[in-house]
Amino acid sequence: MRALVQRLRTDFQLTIITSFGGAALFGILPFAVYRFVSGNAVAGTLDLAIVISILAAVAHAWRNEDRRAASLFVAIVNTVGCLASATVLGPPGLYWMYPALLGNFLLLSRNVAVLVTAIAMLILTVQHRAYDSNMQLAMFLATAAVSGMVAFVFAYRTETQREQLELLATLDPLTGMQNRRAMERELQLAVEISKRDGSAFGLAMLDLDHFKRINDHYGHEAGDEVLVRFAGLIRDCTRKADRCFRFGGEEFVLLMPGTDAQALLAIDRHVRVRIADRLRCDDGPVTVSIGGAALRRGEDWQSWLARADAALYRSKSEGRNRTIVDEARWEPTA
Ligand SMILES: Nc1nc2c(ncn2[C@@H]2O[C@H](COP(=O)(O)OP(=O)(O)OP(=O)(O)O)[C@@H](O)[C@H]2O)c(=O)[nH]1
Repeated sequence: MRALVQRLRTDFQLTIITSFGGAALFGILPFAVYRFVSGNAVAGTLDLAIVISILAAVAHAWRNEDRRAASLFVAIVNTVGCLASATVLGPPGLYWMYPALLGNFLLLSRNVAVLVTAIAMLILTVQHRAYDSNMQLAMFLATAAVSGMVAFVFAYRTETQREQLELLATLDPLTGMQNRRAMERELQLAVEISKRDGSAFGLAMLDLDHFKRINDHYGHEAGDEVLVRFAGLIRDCTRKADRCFRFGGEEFVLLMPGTDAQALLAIDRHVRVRIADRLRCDDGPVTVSIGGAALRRGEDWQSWLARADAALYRSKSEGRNRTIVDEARWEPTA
């Protein structure tokens, strides 16, 4: 039960889909029962079909984590259900259009929601059975348009705020690099790509040497400044396709597409040597130790990262300011 509540807390789209399940159970099912009891089997069957369809979509979203398809399905059921109830019940059926309209903007992307809503409104406009008079049609169109506009603005703001939050949640505030959370997602993606088409991926862990001394001698702020410059140098020394992350503390990770174990050794020249040349504090050069590993076939990202970490540990224990790549041979360069 706790896990379910936690999933609802962290998964916005799943919460919306589930709340439509609740609305179907407690808002539509009683009407279905009432219609059957009062002898209106057509309206009762329609309501029941809507409830069952929405609950099936909720179950699909929970079981298969497929929120996209479930959202689209619920929005279509809501909209088609409204059109059908306006046809079967006449004007009282129109009231369902307001929650359906709001639902479209919560469940679909803004443009798709506008399109679906516009089509539904058009159908309702030409559908004479839904109104008693032209005045009623005009009032319905005006109130639905105002509700639609409010829902649009709400959906727009929610979407942009969610995008900003997602961006902030994956960035390290000090260096502006992506953080460990983003790194895990990217490593997972690399593993999936490699499984699919056999692409090579290299991974390197970079750790500043004796960084604690810098903090101790010059203070935490000076340490922060070294970290910011270090992050800038890593960006400068790497290719556009390479992805850089701050793993934590003074440890950074580089994900390099199209790089096998042997090619990974090049970062010794491209990154480690250049950093030793250019990164300085008052005491002299600041150096970095690097551990690398190329993704093996069928390996998961955790064990890939663990191999890079083990190589980094060896770099540190063998004297620091060096690069060790798991399973790579040093070859003399011309
Ligand atoms: N200024 C600053 N220091 C940090 C930050 N995050 C971690 N540290 C410091 O980084 C230091 C890491 O120390 P250690 O793990 O002993 O590593 P080290 O001194 O670099 O030694 P080796 O890695 O063995 O070469 C600690 O003093 C942490 O307080 C940060 O964001 N800013």
